[in-house]
Amino acid sequence: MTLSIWRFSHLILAIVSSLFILLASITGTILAFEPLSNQLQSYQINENTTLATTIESLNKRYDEIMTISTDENNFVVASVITSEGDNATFYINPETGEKLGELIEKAPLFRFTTNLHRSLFLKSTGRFIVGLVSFFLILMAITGVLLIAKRQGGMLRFFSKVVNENFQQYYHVQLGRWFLIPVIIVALTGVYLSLEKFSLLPESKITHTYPEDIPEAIAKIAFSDFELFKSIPISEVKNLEFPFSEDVEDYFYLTLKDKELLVNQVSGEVVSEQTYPIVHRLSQWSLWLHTGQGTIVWALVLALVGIALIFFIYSGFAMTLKRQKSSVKIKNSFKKDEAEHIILVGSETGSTYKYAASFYEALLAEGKSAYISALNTYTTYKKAKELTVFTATYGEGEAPINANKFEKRLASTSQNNTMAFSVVGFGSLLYPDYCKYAEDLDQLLQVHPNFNQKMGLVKIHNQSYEAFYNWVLAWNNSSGEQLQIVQPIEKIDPKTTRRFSVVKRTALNEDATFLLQLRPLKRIAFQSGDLLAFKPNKDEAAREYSIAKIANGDILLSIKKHDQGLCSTYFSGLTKGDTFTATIKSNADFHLPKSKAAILIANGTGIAPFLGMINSNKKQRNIHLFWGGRTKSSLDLYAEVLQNALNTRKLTQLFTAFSQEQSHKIYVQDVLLQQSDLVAAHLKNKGTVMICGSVAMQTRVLAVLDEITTSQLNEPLSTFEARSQIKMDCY
Ligand SMILES: Cc1cc2nc3c(=O)[nH]c(=O)nc-3n(C[C@H](O)[C@H](O)[C@H](O)COP(=O)(O)O)c2cc1C
Repeated sequence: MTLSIWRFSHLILAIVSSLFILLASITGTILAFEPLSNQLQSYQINENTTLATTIESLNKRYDEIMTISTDENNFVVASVITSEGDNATFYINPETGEKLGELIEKAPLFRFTTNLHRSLFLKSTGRFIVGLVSFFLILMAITGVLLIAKRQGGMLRFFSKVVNENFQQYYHVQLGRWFLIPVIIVALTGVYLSLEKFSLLPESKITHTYPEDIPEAIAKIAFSDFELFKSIPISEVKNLEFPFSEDVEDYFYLTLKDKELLVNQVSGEVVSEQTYPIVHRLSQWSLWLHTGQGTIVWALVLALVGIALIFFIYSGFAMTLKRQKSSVKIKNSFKKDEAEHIILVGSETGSTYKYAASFYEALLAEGKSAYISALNTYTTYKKAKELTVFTATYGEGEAPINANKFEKRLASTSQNNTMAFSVVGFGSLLYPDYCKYAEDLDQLLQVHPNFNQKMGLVKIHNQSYEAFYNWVLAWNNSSGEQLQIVQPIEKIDPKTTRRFSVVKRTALNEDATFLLQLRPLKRIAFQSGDLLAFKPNKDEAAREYSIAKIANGDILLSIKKHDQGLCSTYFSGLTKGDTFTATIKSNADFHLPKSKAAILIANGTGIAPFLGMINSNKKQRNIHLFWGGRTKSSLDLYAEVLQNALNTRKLTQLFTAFSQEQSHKIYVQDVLLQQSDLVAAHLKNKGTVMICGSVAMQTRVLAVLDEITTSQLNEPLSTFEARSQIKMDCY
């Protein structure tokens, strides 16, 4: 596994602080419900009521007013002496002075959770940890932004579409972008509140200067007639403390959100006015933003932030574990200057190493001297005769992290001997720049005087083992070698592993092909285009079949029996009622899109998933099927299903190509070319093209599609690939 400095920092910060962040997120989510539940109480006020109105109405009801204040929920609280002479504090209606209810006591759950959230019950130490972890959260947000920018191909593409490779990765990035600002706000305010608690902020106290000369006999004005009180809405008031006595030297203390005033109780004049320093305002804002007090919407956002943080922790670690699992450690048996075969790897998350390593092992097994390393370590190789490059593509068609210096090193290094080279690109058709870095590298080596191309560039989608295996066969052919590749054995996922019973198996047709209908003994969700992985025995790698979902949730497979094929031989011997265990693997890239028209192209057994997709076309949208087989009777196996589909309009048109029926061979790509108007109009109207079958057929079909789009739509096929209109599952 290769790690960039940003991913490394992001990961280390997460490891150090994840437990605390988890705790803070859970408690924070709970605490967000405190303002929410408070806001549901009916103590809401009319914000336009003036302070004068409130004083007047309270005066009518009570003997004396001591304070009027608004709490964190913006409810108005009055402290009064009642006509019975009792001290009382309660919520009031500021317009009428009427008592609305007793003060809300903090619920024990919120009291406990607040303590845990603020200090983990560890007093100052806990508060310090919480503050530090908040700071780490800011750093994680920053490194996260850099990682997203890198994967998206630059800051300007920060908000561009995220490719959905898997659930954890997709939502880690999506939620990361949605919650970036709220997370930074929560973390920053958390740090600010901690600094405040540790008195690390500048002093924010204010002091009033009291007037020395107080004018004597001035006419006394009723409090509710003070111009100042008439001009201030009650929602602006934090606290109004009434004068202790009737003495003119006792003042009203009026605290507003941004300032404090001393008001003469006789004349109503402001005798001192002090604005709070910015630190005080920031503290108020921090508290509000961190707790969501007084607003339902922000409190809800804060609750979601807590949930999102919990998800980040889960998905982040799940991704790291996955990467860790796919990383391969290789120990070289030969030094770089001893080996004839040099294998250089470009990989960001490690999966390409798995194939490079199996090629390396196969060379050693054949008695060859081989040396394997990362592309960035490119240097001179004294005895090398052949260079094989396996590289992934990242960002927007860029080099993976361990290959970003290769180009420079290639330019500055000169080899003593000329080497044959081949490049294998690993990428994903979900990205517009499919295997772009492998293409660039192939070009660079082609024009480099030290290298001669041995085999053309081969691109491998989605780490397909079949495609890699075919490349090794081609390599064997061109080298006259017999390398034996061992397929990496994947762990079986018990959640998607079931026993299946055989419902039906047809006899082998003249192409040694048959249909197998299976029923899972326990329910399992899947779609046509998903894969059934079956291990003929424990130590063998699983063989995957593209499946159709047909009536009753049954699975239909189309299988060609190979004489040496362990799985196909096993399946061909099954009869009705037999059972076996296999795993269903989701293949989300190869599902029929929900509502678009589709052109389905297959040869041989590649038709299987399409039979299910056509069967699911209840809404009779346009589906055209192109199928290539050897003879007319090759089609008999599927004829009944296809005829039914045509009759019920689930299938719009069927085009067939039989290679052996006439003197000159006709293949599926030839029929496709004859229908170029249909294909061009379909792609122009945003329709999907799906291809399933052999890689050889795929290559030829793609070439024909490119010819059609270039000549009829003035666009290369890659434009439509970039719009995810082309989906493939070939082997
Ligand atoms: C962020 C990101 C960007 C990618 N960009 C591309 C791309 O531009 N072109 C492409 O063909 N594949 C792209 N891929 C797919 C990877 O190249 C592919 O999954 C590859 O098999 C990963 O190999 P590795 O695990 O060895 O790094 C991208 C994958 C990720 C996660």
